[in-house]
Amino acid sequence: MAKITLDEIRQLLRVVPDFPTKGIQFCDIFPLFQRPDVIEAIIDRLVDHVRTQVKTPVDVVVGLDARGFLFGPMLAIRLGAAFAPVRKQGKLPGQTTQARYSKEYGEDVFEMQSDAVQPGQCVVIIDDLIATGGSAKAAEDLVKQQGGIVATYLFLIELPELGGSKVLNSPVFSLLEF
Ligand SMILES: O=P(O)(O)OC[C@H]1O[C@H](OP(=O)(O)OP(=O)(O)O)[C@H](O)[C@@H]1O
Ligand SMILES: Nc1ncnc2[nH]cnc12
Ligand SMILES: [Mg+2]
Repeated sequence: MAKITLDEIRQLLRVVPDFPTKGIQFCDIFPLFQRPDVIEAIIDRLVDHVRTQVKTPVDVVVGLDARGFLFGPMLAIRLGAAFAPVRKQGKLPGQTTQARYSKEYGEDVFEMQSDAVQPGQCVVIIDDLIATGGSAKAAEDLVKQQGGIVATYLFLIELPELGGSKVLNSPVFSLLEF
């Protein structure tokens, strides 16, 4: 069967004006999930990228609450890695570390369980989309607080006008620019 192209993936995305606040052009990824073949193609491409570009075995895939959870565990299974969630404040039990951040349309606090990443572990951070990079940078701060090493960031979509990848301190791979 022919490989699903990036243009086919892009055409399935839905732009919703003025959501969640006026002036934001919201990129809705959920139409992709009506197509299991497309989701499989996305995961295949992300796995290929990690296998070819990350030279050490990945210990932990860190996914960002909530849309990063849609891709993180699937990627972790394929890489034979653990999955660890970064969650919005107040959702994780036990001891956690915190990082406050701003994103394209608001502010929030992220938390990670203190034993989720061990010192020296190789970590891949994944989310659906990077806009300003505020969310991803906060996740990086949490991984580093625990002594983890961020090998790469993975995003399905990058909004390049917002310059998010420039605030991050490890290589960024985005499947699509939008
Ligand atoms: O690069 P930034 O400006 O930080 O924005 C990107 C983040 O914003 C969205 O999450 P959001 O917290 O809005 O919602 P979610 O819980 O649906 O993932 C998106 O899923 C990214 O996580
Ligand atoms: N424009 C946008 N569309 C979807 N998710 C986002 N997260 C931050 N900015 C976004
Ligand atoms: Mg999110």
